[in-house]
Amino acid sequence: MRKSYISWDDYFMGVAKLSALRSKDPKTQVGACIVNEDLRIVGIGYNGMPQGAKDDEFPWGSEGDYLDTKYPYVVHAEANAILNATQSLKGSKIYVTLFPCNECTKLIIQSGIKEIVFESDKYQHTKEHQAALKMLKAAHVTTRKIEVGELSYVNIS
Ligand SMILES: Nc1nc(=O)n([C@H]2C[C@H](O)[C@@H](COP(=O)(O)O)O2)cc1CO
Ligand SMILES: [Zn+2]
Repeated sequence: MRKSYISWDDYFMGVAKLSALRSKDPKTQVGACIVNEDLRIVGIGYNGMPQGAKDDEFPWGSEGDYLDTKYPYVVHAEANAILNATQSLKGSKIYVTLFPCNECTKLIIQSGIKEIVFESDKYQHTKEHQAALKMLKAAHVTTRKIEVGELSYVNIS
């Protein structure tokens, strides 16, 4: 038997990372992969503009007037993964390349997801992160940090 096969964690985070490569955000690409209690993938997403938002009409920048930045428009990876779900998410886990913000945390809790597996928490110093942690604790949603590293088998340019 082959011994070097990848673990479930590496597999699902790998799928999340592969999805992140679809993002057009020049600064932060995020991917998410939701897995049910039978270890089946039931939702995938990455951060992108809402349907119908043409690239030349919506900005990807993060500076200047709020309405001229991506922030009011972009759909977060976790939200897209939840909205793309093929079944109830009760008792599922979400693998996400970046720790969820407070808004996605609400969606995660309300959809019945019980565990968040993440790789980066580069925004852990923010108030949004604090709010997310407070809600997750109240809802008994657990969090776990893993490190998967680069997707060496994908040609990333
Ligand atoms: N968990 C997350 N999922 C996401 O999909 N995002 C998206 C929203 C933006 O497109 C980008 C963050 O942009 P910036 O703040 O690094 O310029 O990542 C952000 C976070 C952070 O909480
Ligand atoms: Zn979010």
